[in-house]
Amino acid sequence: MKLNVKNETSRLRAVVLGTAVSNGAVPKVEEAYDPKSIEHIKAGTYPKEEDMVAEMTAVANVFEKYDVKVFRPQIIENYNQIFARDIALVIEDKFVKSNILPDREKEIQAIQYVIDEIAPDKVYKAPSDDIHFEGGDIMLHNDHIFIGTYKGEDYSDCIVARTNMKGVSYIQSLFPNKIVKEFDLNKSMDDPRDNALHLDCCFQPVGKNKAIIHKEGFRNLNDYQYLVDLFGNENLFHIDKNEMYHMNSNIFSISEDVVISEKGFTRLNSWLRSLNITVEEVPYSEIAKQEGLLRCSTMPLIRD
Ligand SMILES: NC(=[NH2+])NCCC[C@H](N)C(=O)O
Repeated sequence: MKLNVKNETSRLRAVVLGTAVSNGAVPKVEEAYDPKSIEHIKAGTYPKEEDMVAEMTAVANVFEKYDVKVFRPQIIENYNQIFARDIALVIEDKFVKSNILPDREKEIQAIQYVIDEIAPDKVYKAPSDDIHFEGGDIMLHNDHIFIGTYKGEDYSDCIVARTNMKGVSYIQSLFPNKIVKEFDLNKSMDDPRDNALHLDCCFQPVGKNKAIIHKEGFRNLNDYQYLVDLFGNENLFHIDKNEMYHMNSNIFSISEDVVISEKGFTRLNSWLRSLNITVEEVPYSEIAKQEGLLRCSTMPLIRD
């Protein structure tokens, strides 16, 4: 298989879509690794496997409609394998395995059968354990690579900070010709409305030259300003705390003019339609309870 991904929006041909099958029992609070899951564990509203499986099937059906080749992870019993985005990423023709949160380390084994189809000299893994990065923090924008990170001194105690500056440097070392721009993100283990878990939870390019953004997701206003200057303010769709909480920036593009989005994202979906983008609506509010949405559960392998 010849990989090719250079941005978030070119026509999709092949993708890994996570799975909610055998997701395991409702975790204990101390087993969860994001504040939104914790909120739902405490409230007794943690999502049921059958509901999440149905939501992911709706996404698979959209891919089928657009003739996209879909790979699903093999099932690891009682293990969360929904968020395929984070376990590895494709940049151009390279497949880079993430150095992910230890709780999620086993997920990659389930797509070994996909990795086996890639030329071994195109598969990369960071040389040391203190280099951290997850796919949700890394976004491609042609000559740019955008990377979400956290520069706070409490990084090592913060399980919602998944990409460090060593991770940023590692990605730059693999792609010396790209402009790598890092973004310091706001993190909160207590309140999901203040937690930009990954870059794709507060920002994502869409369409030809547009992007969705949550200003308060950025710790450093210069980082936010960088995106305003690059895209132009008139091309940005600003979402508020609540919309971030519901994960409006985490839709997924099949092409510049076709997007998969959550059916409840009324304001966002009408903006997309006003740009002549076809919006394929799916129900995804159960998956969203685990602080991830459509971009988080997909890992593109081939785009045009
Ligand atoms: N790319 C993403 N934003 N992924 C979301 C992953 C959510 C998952 N609960 C975690 O904490 O790891």
